Amino acid sequence: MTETAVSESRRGFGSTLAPLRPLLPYVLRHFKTIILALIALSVAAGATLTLPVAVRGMIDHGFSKDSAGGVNAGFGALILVVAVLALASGTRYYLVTVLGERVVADLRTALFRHLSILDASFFDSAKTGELISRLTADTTQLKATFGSSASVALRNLFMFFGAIVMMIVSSPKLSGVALAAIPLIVAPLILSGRAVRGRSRLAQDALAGASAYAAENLAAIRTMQACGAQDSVVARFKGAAEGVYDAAREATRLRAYLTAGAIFLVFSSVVAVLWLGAQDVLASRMTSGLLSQFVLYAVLAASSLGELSQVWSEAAAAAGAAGRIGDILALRPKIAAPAKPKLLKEPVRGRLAFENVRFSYGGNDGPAAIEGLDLVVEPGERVALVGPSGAGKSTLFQLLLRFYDVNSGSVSVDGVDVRELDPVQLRRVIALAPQDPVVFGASVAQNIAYGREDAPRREIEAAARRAQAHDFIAALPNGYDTELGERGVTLSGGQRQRLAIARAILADAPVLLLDEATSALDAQNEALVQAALEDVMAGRTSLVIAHRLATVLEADRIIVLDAGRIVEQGTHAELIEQGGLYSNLARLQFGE
Ligand SMILES: Nc1ncnc2c1ncn2[C@@H]1O[C@H](COP(=O)(O)OP(=O)(O)OP(=O)(O)O)[C@@H](O)[C@H]1O
Repeated sequence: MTETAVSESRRGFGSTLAPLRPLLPYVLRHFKTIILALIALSVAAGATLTLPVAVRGMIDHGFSKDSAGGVNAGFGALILVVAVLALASGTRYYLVTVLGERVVADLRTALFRHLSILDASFFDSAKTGELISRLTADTTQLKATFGSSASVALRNLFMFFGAIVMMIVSSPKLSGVALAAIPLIVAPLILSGRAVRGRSRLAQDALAGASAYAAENLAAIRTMQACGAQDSVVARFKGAAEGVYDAAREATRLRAYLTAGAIFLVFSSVVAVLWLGAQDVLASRMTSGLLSQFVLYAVLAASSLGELSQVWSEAAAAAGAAGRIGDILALRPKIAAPAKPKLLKEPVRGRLAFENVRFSYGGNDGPAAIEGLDLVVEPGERVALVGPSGAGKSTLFQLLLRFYDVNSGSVSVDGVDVRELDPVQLRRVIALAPQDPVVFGASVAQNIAYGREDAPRREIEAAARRAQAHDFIAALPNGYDTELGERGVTLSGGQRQRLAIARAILADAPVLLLDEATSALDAQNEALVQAALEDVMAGRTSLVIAHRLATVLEADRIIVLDAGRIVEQGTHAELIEQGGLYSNLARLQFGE
């Protein structure tokens, strides 16, 4: 048992549903629907509760020969009651079920929006498949609760209390006996709720784990097949699926005990009361009609209680699912805009400065990825970053985009510390063309305009032309409207890169971060990409992780990084002259 589970168990009954509390605002937002549903609910319950009175009238007076007219009127009224009952029940069902769907749709969007603002460091350790499971399976579990279960619970709560009142009206003495049994029935139900919640959370966690494993392996299906790992992967997935089954079976077993126990206790107390009442009727202390009325109310109350126990365990299970969603919603991103963010002066010039920066992915005590780094890039300057793998080149990009905060020192744009800016504004002045650009399942035009959905087609095409991408796009089956990605056309590495460059050109930001890749390109493609890059870099401050000789030759300055520090800087000729790390790298990488 975790620490929080222990402290919760001390807090008592109410804590079983506590994880549902953060979700309450999503329900209360729909106040009007709730009121309408309550009205429909009261009408339906009221109609149901008049039925036993009618039955009593029928038994005690209805079957004498002289009241045929009364019988007809009685049955007529009954039909009316039934019609009201049907209409009110249908309305209640619709309102409450739709409310459940509404709440879950809102919650899914809220959860996704929240995920979209969380820090890069959260996603370093989170598994996508698991998050997807939270977005789908957990919210679906909640839908059952906010929809049908809430509806069933409310109806039965009304019925239960209504029936109790009518039982007391019918026979205070018999009611006293019946009511005495209620605490005996309810207490174990409530107590077991927490156990159900715990089991249900285990089941949902196991499901999320299995989803994460499946998502990871399906995303790398080619590697899986190439390595012949299908059998072992399937075996591990089977293990995860069995884990889900075991956890769900445990939760269900507990709920089955609950149901059986509740039914036995509830109906045996009805039988006991019926027996007592039968004695009264035999001794003529009560009419048989009144006993029938009482018993009908008792059965109504009993079955409501039975259904309530079922709903209680469902709600407890939902609370299990809600727990993880609440945990994610409670996460506050560390990288966020300050209360009063500064604004960059327009026009943004694009002067970048790192001052005595130390940064580690593992927090203050972790191993440094960047250490004692000072670097100023002047507006319009073109700087190439080189260095061995793991030297910290990409990390500098991450810090500029403020995906992470430095441990000490500062990173600034146009003299403003990035921590004083709204990250949204900061990222708007920086365009990033990554090494392995992502293509989304959308049209070519939408892919280029990613992040600038309002861009007119004319500008999208102009950007594609400048990125040397127009010709291959025009040759696609539907041109700019061709669907890309999973269910569409697959692009080559070089085509994807040019698409990313077009995206960067369209973004028209004063700072360009470029992670070059040459591995994906043949000579012809490389020349095209190079031409596109020349165009996009002109007039902007650009920081390029260089893999090509052409880039370092064109650069105003080359920065050589090693183990998070700047070890050399200068032009290509100067650095070759020095005969240090750069000259070695240049010989290996560029064949100098
Ligand atoms: N998300 C991360 N979490 C933890 N450590 C990381 C993360 N990203 C990078 N690192 C570590 O930080 C160091 C610098 O990595 P970085 O990606 O900046 O190197 P690089 O110079 O860009 O290398 P390459 O040329 O291979 O891309 C490496 O030791 C790497 O293992």
